[in-house]
Order: sequence, then C-alpha cells, then structure tokens
Amino acid sequence: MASTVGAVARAPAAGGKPSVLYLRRANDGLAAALRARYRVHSLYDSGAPLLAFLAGAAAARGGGEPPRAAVVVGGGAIQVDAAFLDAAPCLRCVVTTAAGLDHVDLAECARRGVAVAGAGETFSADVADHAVGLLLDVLRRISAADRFVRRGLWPARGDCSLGSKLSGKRVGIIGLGSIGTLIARRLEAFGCTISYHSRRAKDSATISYKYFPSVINLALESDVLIVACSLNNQTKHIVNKEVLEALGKDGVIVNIARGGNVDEAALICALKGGGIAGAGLDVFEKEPEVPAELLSMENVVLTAHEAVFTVESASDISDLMIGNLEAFFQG
Ligand SMILES: O=CC(=O)O
Repeated sequence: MASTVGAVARAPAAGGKPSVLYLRRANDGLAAALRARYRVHSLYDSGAPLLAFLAGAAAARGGGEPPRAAVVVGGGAIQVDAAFLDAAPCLRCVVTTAAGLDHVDLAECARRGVAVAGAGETFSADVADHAVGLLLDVLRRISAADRFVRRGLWPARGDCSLGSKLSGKRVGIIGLGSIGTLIARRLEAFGCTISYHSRRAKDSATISYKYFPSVINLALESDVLIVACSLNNQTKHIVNKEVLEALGKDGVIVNIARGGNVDEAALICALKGGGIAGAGLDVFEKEPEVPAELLSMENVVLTAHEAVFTVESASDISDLMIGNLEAFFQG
C-alpha cells in the first residue's frame, strides 16, 4: 500500500465477495474492475446523502457483510473525517484515488486502526507535464493566441501581443516532493534555473538546487513560482499577498497542488492590478467554482483540476486501487 496506518483485515465471508464502498462519480474502468471482484455499494448510484448512505451500508441493509473497505476520490469531494468514520464503524481500509491526502484525516484513521492507501507517485509525471504546459501557455500566450485566431482577429489586427521566453527563467518550486522534482527536471531541460522551498532542505548530495527556508525570499529571487506542495495547516495560503508582492509585476504563478495553497482573493487582486504578470491554475479554493474575474483575464490559463488525469494514469490508478484492496483483503 502507498501509505498505511494500522491495517486490520480478515477473510471475507465464505463464498461471498467482500463488500466495498465506492464513493467516486466517474471512472467506468475502475468501477467495472471493482464489480468483478467485490460487492460494490456505490454512493452516486444510491442517490442518498453521504452519511445516510454510509450508515445504510454499515447496517448491511442490502444483505451481505458490512463493507470493511471504501474507495474514495480526492480533491475535497468527500472528506474522510470523524463523522464519516462514525457513520461506517466497520470500515478498516480507505483507498483514495488521489495523490494529495488532505481529504483524509490521517490522525483519526490511525486512532481507529483504519488503513489508508493513496495514489502515491502514480500521477507525478502527469502533474509535472501539466505544470510545464500551463507555464508555457501563460508565458507564450498559447491559449490567448488560439482565441485570437479563432475570433478572426488575425487579418484585422495583425500580430497578437508578444509572449515571454521560458528558457533562462528563474523558477521557484514550492514543495520538492516527487511532483516538484519532476517539474524541476523538465524545466532544467528548458534552460531554467531552479530553486525551491520545502519544510527542510533536501540532501545536497542528490539535490543541487538552491534552498530557501522563506517563501518570500524564494519569490524575491524567482520569475516564476510553481506550487507543488501538499495542503495542510502550514501550507494553507502559502502564496499570500506578501509572496505575490515579492514575486513582482513580471512574475507568474502556476498552481497544480491545491486551491487552498494560494490566497485566491489576493491572487485576483494582484492579477487585476498588474501586481503579477499571469497565472496558470489547475486548482481553485472552491472547486468546481472558478471566480468570474479569472474567467475574463487573458493572461490566465485555467484547467479543471485535471493535471493528474491521462488515459494512461487512469488505467494505472485502477490497477493500484485493486492491488491495494487485494492486499487489504488478503490480510
Ligand atoms: O489532485 C489530485 C490528486 O491529489 O490526486
């Protein structure tokens, strides 16, 4: 398992498939793979509110044994917290399809002996690719140029406004885990200079990028800030008004981590007032809502929390989830 806190498993009832709660909306491949092996209770098929659904499944109202494992999606759609765990006291394993575990109360799961498995590094390369894509798009104005051509403005207005070079940019990465490291490697190949901030400096024998203990100092010495850290109490609004001011009017922000890592109101203010030059955002504070002001900004590129998803990663995550569930049910 990618991450485990105290697993307690026993064999399923003789002859029956083990029961699994399925708390994701789409991903037909994963749902079908689960149904082939388990008795699946699907929240979204049931139409019931979450806690009522959990309580019904725990009471095994549809027959069979109560489910001891749940598959949940990340990104804030469902919070695995004390109320969730109270409603399904039989649960001993939570398998999430997300890399970031901010939607799971790990301490509460550990206290109750509930094992937790995440997506680990399954998506790291996809997210790193997406971060580079957003940055290139903002700097070279690819989406803006696409809109310009489609609107038929080329013949009338001539060239659209100039973009800015990626090579030579000083890139500051906030969070140098597996995703941050892959972003750094990709951008080194573009001729960028990499620096980073994280909880502590990495071993200098393996990582030679300059370490900044202060995000403000990192911003002062960067043209681009890429947010690639997990979301927790220490990293909520790690990019705030002061950091944006330090980044300055030519600076660009890319966020592929969590919306809550960036103070969205301060970001909008900085973009509106020319305090920074642009932003590439895959995540937002109140997904799926995106502030209307961002929608009309030509220097902002927006995607729908999709950095992790590719055809390949969807298949990899299905294999990993099944592997984690099998490991749990086999003890
Ligand atoms: O953002 C998606 C994830 O954490 O997997």
